[in-house]
Amino acid sequence: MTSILIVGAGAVGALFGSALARQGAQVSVVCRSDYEVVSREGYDITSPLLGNHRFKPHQVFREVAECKTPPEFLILTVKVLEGVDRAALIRPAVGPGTVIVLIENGIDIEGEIAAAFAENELLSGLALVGVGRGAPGKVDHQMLGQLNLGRYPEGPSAAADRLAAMFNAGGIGCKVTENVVGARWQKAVWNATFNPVSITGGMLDTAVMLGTPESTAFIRRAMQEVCAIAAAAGHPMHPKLIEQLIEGTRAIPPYHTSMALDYKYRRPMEIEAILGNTVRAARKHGVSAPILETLYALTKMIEARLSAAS
Ligand SMILES: NC(=O)C1=CN([C@@H]2O[C@H](COP(=O)(O)OP(=O)(O)OC[C@H]3O[C@@H](n4cnc5c(N)ncnc54)[C@H](OP(=O)(O)O)[C@@H]3O)[C@@H](O)[C@H]2O)C=CC1
Ligand SMILES: CC(C)(CO)C(=O)C(=O)O
Repeated sequence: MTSILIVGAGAVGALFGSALARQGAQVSVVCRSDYEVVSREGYDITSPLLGNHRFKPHQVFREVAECKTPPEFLILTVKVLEGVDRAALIRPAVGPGTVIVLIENGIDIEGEIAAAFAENELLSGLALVGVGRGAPGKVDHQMLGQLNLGRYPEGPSAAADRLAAMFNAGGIGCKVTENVVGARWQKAVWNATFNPVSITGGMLDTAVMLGTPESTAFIRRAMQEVCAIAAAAGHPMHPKLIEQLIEGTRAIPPYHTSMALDYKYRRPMEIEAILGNTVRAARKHGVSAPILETLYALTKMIEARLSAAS
């Protein structure tokens, strides 16, 4: 039986972990604030894709160091935040044969893990899903539910194929890519645009952000900047990508980005991972990105105001 440890089993970790457990993997979790409830009752998951069900992990740990047997796959699903040393967090459970899997948003978030665990295979994953947490142990999956997975920095991977097969069998559509950095840039075209706009406007959903010709033109121009940065970084985007993303977003019900939800609940936001790293890539490659620079400055102001108020 494949052993899997999910570190930071919040919304994404619990939902995807449950899919892996459904098809027979031995899935354990490290969870912090929800520990008491999850260790007693497991997760209560409502999901249009996997059905409403209870997920009881094989073992529930309060800390990574409590996991004494290194897993075959260690899946990291914490938010990528300043001041969180993700390599130090997972180190106690990483063995020589452990495949490390990141399912997290952001650009260039793999480097520190790759450097810290040079001997381990690293898979990078991109979740296309809308899922949140309610009361402790309660996971509310609203829509979508797919994953893109690939070896970092590139190339084929038998481990990625194996994990993807498990996800697919468990009900989460998972595609393997040999260019996961390009796939990450593709996702950033959406996230580096919609996520910051959703909070600079207060708490805007996707329908509002695409609600007028002016706002759609603004989103489009911001996306063009991300595409230009991606191209300069060696990952040109498909010419139709922006229109596909805009149309695809119009097709789903009005949606609050993960950053908007963090803003609403006064939780730390992934501004640096999603937007700061994109802006820094623009500066590095000499690409002009005035809209993204402006959004970055505005989101940092919002973040500073929230932290001063807390
Ligand atoms: N939710 C979504 O729909 C989507 C999310 N993503 C990305 O997936 C990633 C995970 O997001 P999501 O699941 O929503 O986030 P959540 O906040 O729901 O889950 C993160 C979990 O990590 C735990 N955690 C954080 N730091 C530590 C630590 N030092 N030690 C132990 N546990 C820790 C948190 O514990 P605690 O509760 O104690 O804080 C929480 O359980 C993010 O990068 C996000 O951008 C991508 C696409 C969609
Ligand atoms: C694209 C989306 C909405 C879901 O994967 C997301 O990544 C987010 O809300 O941050």
